[in-house]
Amino acid sequence: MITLQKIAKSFIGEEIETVAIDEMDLSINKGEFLSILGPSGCGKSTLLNVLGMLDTVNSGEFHFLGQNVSTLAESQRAKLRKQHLGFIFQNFNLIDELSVEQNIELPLYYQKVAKAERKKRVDAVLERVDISHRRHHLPAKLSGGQQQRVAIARAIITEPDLILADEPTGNLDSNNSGQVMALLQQLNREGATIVMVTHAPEHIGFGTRAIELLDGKIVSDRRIGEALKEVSCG
Ligand SMILES: Nc1ncnc2c1ncn2[C@@H]1O[C@H](COP(=O)(O)OP(=O)(O)OP(=O)(O)O)[C@@H](O)[C@H]1O
Repeated sequence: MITLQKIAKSFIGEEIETVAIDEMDLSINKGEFLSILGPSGCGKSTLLNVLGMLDTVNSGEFHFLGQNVSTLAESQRAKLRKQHLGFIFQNFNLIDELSVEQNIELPLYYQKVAKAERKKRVDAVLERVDISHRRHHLPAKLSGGQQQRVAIARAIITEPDLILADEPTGNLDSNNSGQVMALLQQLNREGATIVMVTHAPEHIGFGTRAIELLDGKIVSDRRIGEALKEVSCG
């Protein structure tokens, strides 16, 4: 589904250049649930932003579903993003003034899906994340775990090919974290491809593969259940 070839991304400040991703190679297959770990500043968010087509690279190639994203204009990337990607954020990013069901329905509005179809899909996805009983509430009336389940419903309602999650449990207590991780694992078992940045090593067991970054490079890559495989950084 995704191939990164010698991807490099740096940020130029007033005096110094910070290398956030250093000539990285990475392939992600359909059906994987990949966790990205590593210390603060190692490039996790930058990598997720590149995969989410929110940021461009300085060099290297990025292929997504057979298309060379590196050569696309912003408008073409936005179209791919809207059609194929779902995003889940640490702070949920729900719209405070909209109810649970209106938040979830929003991406379908943007895709100009007809009203009856929107209702059908919202009903199904509310059921799926077990939040139907809160459908008319505003986000502020929900617990953090419930808000993240709404955000997951919003991410999956367009049936994206890839779900990108940036520390989805970062603002949750351990009980709510467990519920959110179990939901992501279930979605993956039903076929969703997920890439998740996490600071919680205990959560990689919900996924199928984990990579660890250091200074913009992949230093380990393992299938979950397999022994740790160190990657030579040459
Ligand atoms: N917009 C930016 N301008 C300048 N430097 C940046 C920018 N974004 C990231 N960086 C730098 O790039 C490097 C990688 O940052 P990134 O946010 O990807 O790390 P991270 O692993 O996600 O960190 P954290 O776990 O703290 O969120 C860091 O040194 C960071 O300071």
